[in-house]
Amino acid sequence: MRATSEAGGGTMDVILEHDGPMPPAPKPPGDLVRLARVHKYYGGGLSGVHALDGVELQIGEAEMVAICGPSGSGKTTLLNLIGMLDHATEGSIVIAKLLIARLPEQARADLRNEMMGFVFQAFTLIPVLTARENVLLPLMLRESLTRKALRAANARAGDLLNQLGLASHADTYPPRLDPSQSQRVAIARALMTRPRLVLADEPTSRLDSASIRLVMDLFVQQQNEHGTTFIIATRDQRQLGRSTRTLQLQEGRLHVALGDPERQPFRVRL
Ligand SMILES: Nc1ncnc2c1ncn2[C@@H]1O[C@H](COP(=O)(O)OP(=O)(O)OP(=O)(O)O)[C@@H](O)[C@H]1O
Repeated sequence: MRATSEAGGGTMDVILEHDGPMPPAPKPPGDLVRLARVHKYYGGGLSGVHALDGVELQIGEAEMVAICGPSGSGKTTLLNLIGMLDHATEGSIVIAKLLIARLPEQARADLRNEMMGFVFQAFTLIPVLTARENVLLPLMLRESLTRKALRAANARAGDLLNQLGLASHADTYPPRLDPSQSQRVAIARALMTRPRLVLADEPTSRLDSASIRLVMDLFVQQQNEHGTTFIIATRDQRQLGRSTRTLQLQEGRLHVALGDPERQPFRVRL
């Protein structure tokens, strides 16, 4: 292949090494979520906690990223910052090309409602609503539904509950659900609006292996069918096989995990 260079003022031909078809262009780095030099301190002075220490992270559409790390390593803090539930002390966070520190509170809330689904460690189900009503809630809060849309939403809520093995609990109130059932309702609720980004904090902590498989099958299905991006904080090895990337947090520092995280993998600082 011949190319022309104008370096040094003159023009010269440069022979490039590859004469055949060009290799595919490298994929652009993911840009749904970008964190640059993010620090989070809680409290101040000598007793303050440095919960995140210079985190650099880029995540694209339809990725499933597992964030592993021991208790206290900063996983929840990281999810809270990406979910705009808390502010970084230093550094920049860009979500869907928007620098979130510059957004007014209402715009942050709108962005959160429009594009994010959350699975919190405490399931935060509303006790006076049935399982199905809890699942429907994010959609009902977002928009007023026509009768036809409500029927479709009801059907989707039912499908999600079915897929998570909860068909017979759709009309059960949360106080009568066990922790595994409650956690699965919280997962169905997070997926109800088909969010672009799901932030899941220990989403399978109360599940047995069979239920974990149902949850991960559903996550992968949403990823494939709707391009959903998942960021999952977990200490559970059984989820890692399905993730497209596994990152390790240790004392607030994020690393690429290149092996079994439980056995202290060889790590590369991002
Ligand atoms: N609101 C807060 N005020 C003060 N310190 C906090 C606060 N939230 C978290 N921390 C501290 O920040 C550090 C990171 O906590 P974080 O909850 O993000 O870790 P984690 O990896 O999610 O832990 P776990 O797996 O136990 O949930 C810990 O030292 C924790 O005690």
